[in-house]
Amino acid sequence: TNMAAGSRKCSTTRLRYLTQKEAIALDEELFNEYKFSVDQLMELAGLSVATAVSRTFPVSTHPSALIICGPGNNGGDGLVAARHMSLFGYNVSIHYPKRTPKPLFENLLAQCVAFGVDIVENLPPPQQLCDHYQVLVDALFGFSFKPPVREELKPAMTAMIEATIPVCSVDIPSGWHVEKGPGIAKALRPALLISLSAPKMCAQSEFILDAKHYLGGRFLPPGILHKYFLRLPPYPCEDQVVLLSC
Ligand SMILES: NC(=O)C1=CN([C@@H]2O[C@H](COP(=O)(O)OP(=O)(O)OC[C@H]3O[C@@H](n4cnc5c(N)ncnc54)[C@H](O)[C@@H]3O)[C@@H](O)[C@H]2O)[C@@H](O)CC1
Ligand SMILES: [K+]
Repeated sequence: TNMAAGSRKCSTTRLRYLTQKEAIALDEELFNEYKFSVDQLMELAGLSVATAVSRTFPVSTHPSALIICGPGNNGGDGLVAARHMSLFGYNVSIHYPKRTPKPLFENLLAQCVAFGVDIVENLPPPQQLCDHYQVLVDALFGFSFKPPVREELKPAMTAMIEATIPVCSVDIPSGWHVEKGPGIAKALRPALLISLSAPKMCAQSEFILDAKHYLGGRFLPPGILHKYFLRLPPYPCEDQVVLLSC
């Protein structure tokens, strides 16, 4: 599978893929050693997501987007992306079934509302999502997820798996094992993956061989690139994303 994954890369850079433990350690270092705040990184991560989605599924052909947000920072990236996508001209809705009672998340949600983002409490049946939206953004789980999906978030997970419109996954395709990938046959199959800061091992899966794969979250200091032996392709000019595969 490594060969297959390697051969589909547009870029000639040989990527290194992070384990779950490395992704968590790298994240903690950004906060503890490099003194970033969560808000700072989440803003850049969410902007990258909105940028990659609009490059792949432009507002002209995909005017209405639904963003499914989970309880952790992956969901926070989704809330930030929702605001930027509304600035890009999309009609944005979010489904946020399990909210985190922390000021950061409450503020991001309040900003979404102020920007005209619609909050959807009850999802339509998966097959009817295409009547309302042209693109879905999966911000349910990121690199801290441990399968299997707990009961309370299964409806949101099922909606994305069964949807007939393209799904754009933030950092990790939700429900996947961060290292082993999809695991089950009926797993989420995103059309677009936006790896944040550096790709995780699951991004090598053959399940997303046909997907677009962007790298975003342009905030890693040189010390982190060096410490984790990351050979990331250069971001073009001032871009927030770089295409890894097509
Ligand atoms: N270092 C980076 O690159 C950055 C990462 N960020 C984002 O942060 C994400 C990681 O965020 P977190 O560590 O908060 O965690 P996640 O957002 O991955 O998810 C953790 C949440 O999901 C729940 N959960 C875990 N397993 C579950 C299961 N089996 N069933 C139901 N619920 C489950 C947990 O209780 C917790 O509330 C990344 O994937 C990325 O999207 C960005 O916000 C900023 C910087
Ligand atoms: K996700």
